[in-house]
Amino acid sequence: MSPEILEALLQWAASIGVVVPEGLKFTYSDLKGILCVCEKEMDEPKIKIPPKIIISRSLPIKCFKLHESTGNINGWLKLFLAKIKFDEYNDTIVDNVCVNKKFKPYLDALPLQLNSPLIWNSSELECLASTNLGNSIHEKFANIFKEWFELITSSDIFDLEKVADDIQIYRTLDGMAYEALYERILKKTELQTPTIWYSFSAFLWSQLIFTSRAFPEYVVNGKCPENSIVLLPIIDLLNHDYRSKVKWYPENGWFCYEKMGTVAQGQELFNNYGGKGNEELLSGYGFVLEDNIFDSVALKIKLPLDVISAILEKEPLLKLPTLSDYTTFAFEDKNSNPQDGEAARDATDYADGVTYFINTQNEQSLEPLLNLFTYLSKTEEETLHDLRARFEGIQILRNALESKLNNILGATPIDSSNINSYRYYCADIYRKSQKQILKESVARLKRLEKTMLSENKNRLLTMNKILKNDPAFTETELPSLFSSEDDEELVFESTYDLLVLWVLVKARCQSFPTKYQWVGQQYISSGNTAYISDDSKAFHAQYFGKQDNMDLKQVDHAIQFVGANSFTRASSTSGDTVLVRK
Ligand SMILES: C[S@@+](CC[C@H](N)C(=O)[O-])C[C@H]1O[C@@H](n2cnc3c(N)ncnc32)[C@H](O)[C@@H]1O
Repeated sequence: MSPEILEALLQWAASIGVVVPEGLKFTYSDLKGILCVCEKEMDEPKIKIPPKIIISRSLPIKCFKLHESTGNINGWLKLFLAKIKFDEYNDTIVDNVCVNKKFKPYLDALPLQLNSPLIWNSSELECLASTNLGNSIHEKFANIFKEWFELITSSDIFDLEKVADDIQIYRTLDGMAYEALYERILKKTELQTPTIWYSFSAFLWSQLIFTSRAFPEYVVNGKCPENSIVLLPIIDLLNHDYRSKVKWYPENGWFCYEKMGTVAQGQELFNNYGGKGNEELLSGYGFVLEDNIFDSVALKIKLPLDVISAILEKEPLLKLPTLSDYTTFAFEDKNSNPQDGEAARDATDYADGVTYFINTQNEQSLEPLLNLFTYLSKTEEETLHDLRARFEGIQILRNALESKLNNILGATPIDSSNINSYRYYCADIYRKSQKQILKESVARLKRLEKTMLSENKNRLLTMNKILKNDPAFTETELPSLFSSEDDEELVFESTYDLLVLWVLVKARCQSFPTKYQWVGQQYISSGNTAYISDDSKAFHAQYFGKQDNMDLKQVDHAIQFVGANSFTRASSTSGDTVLVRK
């Protein structure tokens, strides 16, 4: 960005009446683009911009002769911005004003490089391999493409012949190699050289401009449609700091930004884009923050619709979140998403999965996930408060977090040629912080499990305890089970198998040690189904295949009992199975 472009922007703004207090200086840095610095200590600095400088939906409505009720006016606003930026040979006239000329200093000062991964090349995208963001880019991209296609095919002002190539790409997107997509679309967005202003490359550029710098219109117009967005020249030059306390408010149609408190001399004057994690910042704005306290990892859990319906109907305490429960861009179209709004939620709102965000700053952020995994682990007789289900929920959640972590750790090595160093840095910070959050969450689960193990030790029975406290089992009862075996050495596959054999023997010999009478009682009162599972058949074949002194039904009962009354620890290498007293 040349200093002349910035100077021209500021002079234009002053000529239109934008109020910037003396002492604020706009300058340029390679890393952050344009930024604003206080040249002296300033109390509550305030910037005011007049309505005539605001780029809002009234412009596309007049320019494209739309009706107020036309759908997706935000989409038309994006097309309008693309027109005034790229339709070089045709003036855009609104209310007898040539708006492309009017806004030229603003359009010229928009960033020359946008860093959202939506336009990264394939080597750059590899830096995000196996991360949530890397995995979601295609879907995000496809949604923007769909929005463009629906807009340009909804009106006869567009000559579809001129965007035939884009339409063909849209129709074959799923089978297309990324390199080809990059050459035919993304590169033109990256270099800001679309073939025509309503091409998809131009629309994508406009989308990225709005995603990274739009404001909600309702601040200046309480009666606007929900989610309506605007561009605010000059105010949109302020960078983001989540610690910055700011106010946005209207004054006779003007939009006012005010920083609360004092800004010291030499300090940057920031806006606050909201409590956003690095995934949202990188994907929407093309930057990340180191030590971002709002950073989070999203976990999407896919569940069958009947399970979701059962949760919604019978487990009101298990609140299933929707994306709208978390922060979003200023302009995501909430109307288009039926899952928003408490009352409207039903199972189909979660057809794509239930998304949870975990954050290391918020001690409670694992709790809703743990409740869900407890629910999924519980038997029909158990409730969310049952100790066994809770323990098993911890194991399954921990496995899920560890497998996500391993995916990120094991991602392919990166060849750094052909990768923009700033994008590499952003991807690196994003990945590191995703790993950190996952590691800390696993550590938190381990601590929780340890506390629960120690607080409930009298209700838990492991094979180790049995071997210590029930010598009869190993000395006489277990060998007697296999008396007809040859001298062949028996191998027990797991502590789970040993526990099944222990329950079988003890029930048969009615010899549960006094300390573990509770197991006997739980066993007697546990029912077993008429249907014999394949697991039970396999178990029977493995241990009793060569003899005929063990009834398959008894084996099945013991297996069902251990399954419903134990959990297997994810932590121990041997996969230690633990029986739980109700
Ligand atoms: C609303 S604009 C702010 C003005 C922008 N610097 C410019 O040159 O126009 C948002 C963009 O500024 C940059 N930005 C904002 N806050 C930042 C930060 N804290 N660190 C790095 N870049 C930031 C990102 O490129 C982002 O997409």
